[in-house]
Amino acid sequence: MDKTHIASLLKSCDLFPIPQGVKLSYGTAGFRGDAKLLESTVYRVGILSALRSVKLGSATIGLMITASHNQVSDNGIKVADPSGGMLSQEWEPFADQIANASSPGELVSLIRQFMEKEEITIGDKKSAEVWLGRDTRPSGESLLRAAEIGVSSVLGSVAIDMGILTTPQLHWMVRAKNKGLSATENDYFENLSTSFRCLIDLIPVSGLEISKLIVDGANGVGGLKIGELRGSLSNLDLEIRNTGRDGGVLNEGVGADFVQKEKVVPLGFGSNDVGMRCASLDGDADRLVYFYIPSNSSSEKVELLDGDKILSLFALFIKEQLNALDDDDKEGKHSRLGVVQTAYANGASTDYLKQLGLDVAFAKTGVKHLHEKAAEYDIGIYFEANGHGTILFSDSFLAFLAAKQKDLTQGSEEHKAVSRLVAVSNLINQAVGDALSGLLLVEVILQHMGWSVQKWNELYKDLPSRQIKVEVPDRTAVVTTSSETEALRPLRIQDAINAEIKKYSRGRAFIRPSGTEDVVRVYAEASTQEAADSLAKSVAQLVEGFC
Ligand SMILES: CC(=O)N[C@H]1[C@@H](OP(=O)(O)O)O[C@H](CO)[C@@H](O)[C@@H]1O
Ligand SMILES: [Mg+2]
Repeated sequence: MDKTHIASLLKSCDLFPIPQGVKLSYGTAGFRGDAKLLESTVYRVGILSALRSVKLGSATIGLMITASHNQVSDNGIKVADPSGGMLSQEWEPFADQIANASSPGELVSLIRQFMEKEEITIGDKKSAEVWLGRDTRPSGESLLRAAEIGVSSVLGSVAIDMGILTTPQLHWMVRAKNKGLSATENDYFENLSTSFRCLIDLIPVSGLEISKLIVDGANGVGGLKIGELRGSLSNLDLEIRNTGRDGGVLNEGVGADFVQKEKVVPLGFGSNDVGMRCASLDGDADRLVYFYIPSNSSSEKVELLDGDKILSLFALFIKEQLNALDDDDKEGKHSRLGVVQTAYANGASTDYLKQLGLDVAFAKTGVKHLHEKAAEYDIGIYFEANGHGTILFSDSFLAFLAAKQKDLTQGSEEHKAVSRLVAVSNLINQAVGDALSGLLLVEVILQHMGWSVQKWNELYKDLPSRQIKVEVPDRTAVVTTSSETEALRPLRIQDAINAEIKKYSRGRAFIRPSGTEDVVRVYAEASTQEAADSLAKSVAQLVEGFC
């Protein structure tokens, strides 16, 4: 960096003083916090994303301004790499360092050191491009301006404002752009509606009556976008509630996180909806859960179909198509199918998937870990219990399918199965979990199977479970094994947890420090709800005692 460049960087940095006494960390899903405290962070991540683009030969990088399911006064920022996936974990420490640099001088010196280490050189010509998106939060617009200034303060870097988007839309667009494809929001919608139509046309029985789906848009961007998409979809009867236009507050008593955690009816839904198929999106529309209000319920409780159940439905459908391939291909030479869950997956779902004969792998919490693991298969399906997930197809498997589609006789069962797999690979977001594409795939599979939401729910019965958050003086005191299911520290706490688990039939419990909140999370499962609650409570007491 020459002197003029350093001077201009110092000047723009002065516009965004760092708040005092706040320690920021890139965490499980980028920086998050009170929107009022985030301008300097967002500005600095703007710089980082421009440097990332230069480093990767001017590839387009994405910057998404969102705090997902957090309260409306929060905001956050995540970086999308050229593949459309999350920022490479190798760059996270640099993100932490610059976000916390206490003065402009320290910031410039950290940037210089990092550029030297990474051999990044910047010149006059255009060398970086960053696409910026934001959700519907009121703080989004001014934070986006801060990010733009950050990007533009790196010589030769261009920031492009893509407007209000869902997180998965931006990831999809970044991926498409770097693959040299047309990458507008319209292309995204067209891709969804075309592949959805293709799957509808391949449904074995025609003339099915389509029942209505009611979508809870969390008063966020998801409801807005699904509204825009609706016009181009046929065979789908959609009603959208909690669009944010009727005075409702983002994520307040609504949305996927609320429904999954509380297992109660979201605002805007009630006794008139008993038995109806309902779906909830989260604040940036990268999570999806389904639910229905049971007819015998006198309380607010819903029957929840979470990420595990969506994963099971997807796995069943994909397996059915693979079984229709000829014997050589079925054996898995070209089609290694695997599913990836985390320790939070309900034990009953894991048992069910194993009974289907599937290879079930486990990854650490956070989609960046699940995505990496799923990419090891030809078809890798991953889901967190909270509803974030997708299906990844390897390039070699897609090439194999394309060749098959050409060779096989049109209209044969095998040709149809291959065409369904190709359509799924186009429909389901290959960059990141996407509530919109996930919802369309769930809907078409239910129509394909001829199933109601109740029938789908019967695939297996969830084991009763309970999650508790425990506030402790220092959550880093809890260290777990890489699978996150055993605590290595505090010493001897795992023996005490094991002794508790032994007291319960089908008992399972683990603790881990949260990567997004200042708490230790406790998860417990057992054969009855009372037992799961009691096991979670005793483990939480152990955490309090040991920490
Ligand atoms: C138990 C749980 O749901 N944890 C969530 C939560 O992470 P924690 O590290 O547990 O705070 O937020 C992550 C980002 O949204 C999400 O990926 C993850 O699944
Ligand atoms: Mg989200």
